[in-house]
Amino acid sequence: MAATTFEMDGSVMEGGGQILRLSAALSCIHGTSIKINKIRAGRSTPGLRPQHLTGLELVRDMSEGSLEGAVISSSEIALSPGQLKGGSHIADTQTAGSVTLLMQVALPCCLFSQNPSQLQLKGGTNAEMAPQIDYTLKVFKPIVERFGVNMDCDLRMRGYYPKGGGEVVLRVNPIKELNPINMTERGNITKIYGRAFVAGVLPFKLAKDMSAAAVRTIRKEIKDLYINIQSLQEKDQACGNGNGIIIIAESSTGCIFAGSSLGKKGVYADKVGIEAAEMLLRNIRHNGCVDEFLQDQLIVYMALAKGVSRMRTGPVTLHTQTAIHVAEQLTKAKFLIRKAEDENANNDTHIIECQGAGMENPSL
Ligand SMILES: Nc1ncnc2c1ncn2[C@@H]1O[C@H](COP(=O)(O)OP(=O)(O)OP(=O)(O)O)[C@@H](O)[C@H]1O
Repeated sequence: MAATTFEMDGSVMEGGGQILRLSAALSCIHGTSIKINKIRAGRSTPGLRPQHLTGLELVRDMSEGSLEGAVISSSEIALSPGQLKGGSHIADTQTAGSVTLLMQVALPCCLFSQNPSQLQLKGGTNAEMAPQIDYTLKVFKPIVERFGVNMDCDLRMRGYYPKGGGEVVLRVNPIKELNPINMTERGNITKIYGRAFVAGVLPFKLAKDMSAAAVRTIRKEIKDLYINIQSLQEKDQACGNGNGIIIIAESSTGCIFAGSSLGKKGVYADKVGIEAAEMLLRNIRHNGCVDEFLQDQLIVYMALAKGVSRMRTGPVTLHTQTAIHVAEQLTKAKFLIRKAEDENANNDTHIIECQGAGMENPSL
């Protein structure tokens, strides 16, 4: 058992589930006990929701640790991790709680485990306010692999709100240390593609309408690229009913951005498509190398890497500032945010630089 217990205020800054995931992961990696209080204090349903609880239980099991206060709605937990050994684990939110957010807490732990990990994660694969699984596979994965991460993610079943029922199997090899990354050259947008989907009883027309509206919206600003958004009817690969869209853009220098949206009752399919397209355009306009979501998702890897990482971004989000706040408290990483001042920068372009803590896997 570690000698000191770190206390983390879960209500600061963004004040959401991210503080919990990041603090728990870093606590397991360092083998340091942590107490997190005022969990999600500012949210309309404060305390632990199924996704947060399942994520905490997963890393407790992965680290052979102990966990107190971990029940639904709890606003205070204490985690005392043991050793991260790797191996097979199952985590099931039993709801549409996002499997990609389970990955957010678990992946850093897998990297600093003794052995390879295999995680069977069940819940929602395309949930609101979380990366769609397609985002994790097509945007997050290729970029996080630049840190040296070796992961494989097998999407076995898609699951939607409210039932969930989705399943992914994540396999990760441990790593001695993470390389720093340098993503500062945006280049030109060379490719735009995506998927517009319906599942369950929803009519295929919704997929076509989302796709057509998204293409129309992007065309107003980007005229010289073929935009390939496939319309798809998911049959036996999906549990429950759902519709949504994700559009991905790639640049000549290997940057990847996305805009996405999910259908909701009473919202026209066109509107869903337009929302995703506008999100993508907004994330292309700022001339950064990552979109507004990848920004915060990369912070923990920058913090743990050995050496200086640099990431060119648009406006720095509150999620990113919060991730930096947590990472600086729980690691020796130091971040610096400055405005980009080169000829391609605009008022929104920033550079986030990090002197990483150089975490080493003690088992390798
Ligand atoms: N459309 C999206 N595409 C990709 N990633 C997303 C998208 N929307 C949200 N995310 C990511 O999902 C995470 C959400 O974190 P957040 O703390 O808000 O979630 P949470 O656990 O649901 O907590 P809370 O309900 O308290 O907000 C962030 O990493 C964010 O970047």
